[in-house]
Amino acid sequence: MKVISENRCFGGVQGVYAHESDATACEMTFGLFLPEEAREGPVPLLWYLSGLTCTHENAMVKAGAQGWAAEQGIALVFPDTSPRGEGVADHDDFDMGQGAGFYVNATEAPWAPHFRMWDYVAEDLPDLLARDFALDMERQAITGHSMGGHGALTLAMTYPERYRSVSAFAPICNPTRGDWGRKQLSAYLGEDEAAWRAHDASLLMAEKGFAGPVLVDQGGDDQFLDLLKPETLFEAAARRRQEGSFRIQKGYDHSYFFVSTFMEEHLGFHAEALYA
Ligand SMILES: N[C@@H](CCC(=O)N[C@@H](CS)C(=O)NCC(=O)O)C(=O)O
Repeated sequence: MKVISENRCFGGVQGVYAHESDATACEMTFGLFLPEEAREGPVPLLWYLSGLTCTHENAMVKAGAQGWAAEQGIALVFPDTSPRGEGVADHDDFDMGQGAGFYVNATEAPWAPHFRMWDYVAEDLPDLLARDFALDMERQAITGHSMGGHGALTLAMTYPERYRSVSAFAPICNPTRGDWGRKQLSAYLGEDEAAWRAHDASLLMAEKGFAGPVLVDQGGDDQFLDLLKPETLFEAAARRRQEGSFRIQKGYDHSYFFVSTFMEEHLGFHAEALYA
């Protein structure tokens, strides 16, 4: 693992690190905020999965999460959103290829060799974090924005024993039925739609829900509302009486101004579950 940078931040350290990933077969970069409590021993960990076009950096510099995480004594990890590099497949569209991994393991050419972001977030990066940092991997929670909200919700419902709580900002809720989803799932996973189901938060919510609390915030003036389809997730959650809060925030758009506005509440929500 390479240290790219380490900066003191709210009494802790905001680091950026790079490592060779077995899952994606290329070098991956991630951000990790460690609160000052991590100097004394392992601290709980909140994953933040980012959206389309993002690297590890967008949320790290724009979400305003570190101050609230420091207050709660919680670490934050900001993974990249796809494999990258010259030997890695890409696409001209901003919502395909590099910067748009969709948190799946691609099975189709030309994506299959590197686009394994599900394994990267579920296996590879957790192994490295547990080995090299003072993190209590028995106390993890997960959140994300847009494509990252989709990743957070699908990972949490697949591994309910791992994550104590899940939240999302403007998640892609029903990718098997929307243009942010069908395009990418068919390219990465192929035309057999049965393979897509494990990556649809609304279908997973209807089938199994989540064992812990869920918090979802969605901007009412989000320019991508028709692609995100929050109503599908909210309906599925209501139907199964899922524990949680599913909120439309009037006037907010899709940007990090929206994400940063509600970050304090999301950190407080996760802290409650992580310290229960
Ligand atoms: N570039 C796209 C939008 C992509 C976009 O809004 N990405 C969101 C996540 S889906 C994001 O976080 N962008 C990076 C940022 O705001 O820093 C467009 O203009 O239509």
